[in-house]
Amino acid sequence: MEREIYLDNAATTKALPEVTAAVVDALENTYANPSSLHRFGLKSEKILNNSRKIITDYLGVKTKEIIFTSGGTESNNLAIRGITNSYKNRGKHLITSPIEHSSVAELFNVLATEGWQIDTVNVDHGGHVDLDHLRSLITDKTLLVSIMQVNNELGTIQPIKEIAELIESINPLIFFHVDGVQAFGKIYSNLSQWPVDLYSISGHKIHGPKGIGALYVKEGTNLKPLIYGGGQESKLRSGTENVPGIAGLGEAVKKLTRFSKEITADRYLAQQKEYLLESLQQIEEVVINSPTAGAPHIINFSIPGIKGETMLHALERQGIYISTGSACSSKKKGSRIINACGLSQARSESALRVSLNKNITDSDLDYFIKTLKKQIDFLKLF
Ligand SMILES: Cc1ncc(COP(=O)(O)O)c(C=O)c1O
Repeated sequence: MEREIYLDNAATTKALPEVTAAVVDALENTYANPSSLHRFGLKSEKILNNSRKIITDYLGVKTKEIIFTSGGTESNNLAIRGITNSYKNRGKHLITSPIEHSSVAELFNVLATEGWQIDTVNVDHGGHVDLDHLRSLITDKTLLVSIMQVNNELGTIQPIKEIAELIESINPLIFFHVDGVQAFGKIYSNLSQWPVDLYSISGHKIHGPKGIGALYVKEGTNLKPLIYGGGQESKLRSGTENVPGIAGLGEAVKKLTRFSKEITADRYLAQQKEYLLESLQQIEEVVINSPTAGAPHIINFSIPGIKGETMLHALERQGIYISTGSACSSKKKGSRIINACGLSQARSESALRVSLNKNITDSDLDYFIKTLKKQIDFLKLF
């Protein structure tokens, strides 16, 4: 194989060497239970405290507001179930978007069967939520709104600050959960200034370990846990903490770019994306699905007439790894997300997602484009 290029970083990323070193070090040297009262246990506890501090500094929140979980899926479940279990007497109405990750969408499907009334806010062709529609959906029975910050298939960025302020202006008692898994470390977020109550992150999307994540729970929010036991993580997530994972997560967060209002997205990724987009737009058969001002690491496009999966495997044979959509839904027909945005079935079935990381060079992208063109010409013949 001429070369191998991994362009599936929204599915998962390779751990940084510093992350691997931190994980191995914790496994080998800091293996005591962080709840143990001896000196060795305290050393493990220190790892938890350090990583928690790194994350809270990055997000601008308090240390007690970060709960370690097994990843984005658990964080989303803990946030939504935690609120619905705890506050069900306040009202049984929930609002979400039709393009949420399956860890949110499937949970809402279950909640619907349990008697919760669920409304879905309209989105445009690029997946942006309609704020007027959202306003019209909120009632005095609304308990929680859950909307992701960056969509994992299209890269659509939702205006989280505006949404949070809109919800707060109507009823400050409504909880607002944000799945920040694809946004964290890629675009500007300010949890200390935005009225967001719950925010999910995941380690393996930011060159950290798999199976580790966190949930920001704003002080005063009374969640019911999903898991009962030893009462770790402020009684919200029982079970001996994943110390190596937490060490690695802290290391990964340390390496993230810091954003200010002026720097709204990772500049290197944004440049690479721009370069890729310009090249893709020169291929006649390609239709871009991602909205113009999307996240800097995700580009979604279609080649109507060529099934996404067919192209994925054709590229794979040339050493290029991309995705047809989200890794979790890649076995299903077409893309649920692209369908929800009202794009055609032909576009949905041929959708491909390229997702970048900071090691990808112009030369990698040139190779990708050259190979893609060749495969289009070849597959068009069938
Ligand atoms: C937007 C979004 N939310 C949640 C998740 C789930 O995260 P994890 O794989 O850590 O459970 C993912 C991962 O694909 C994601 O992209």
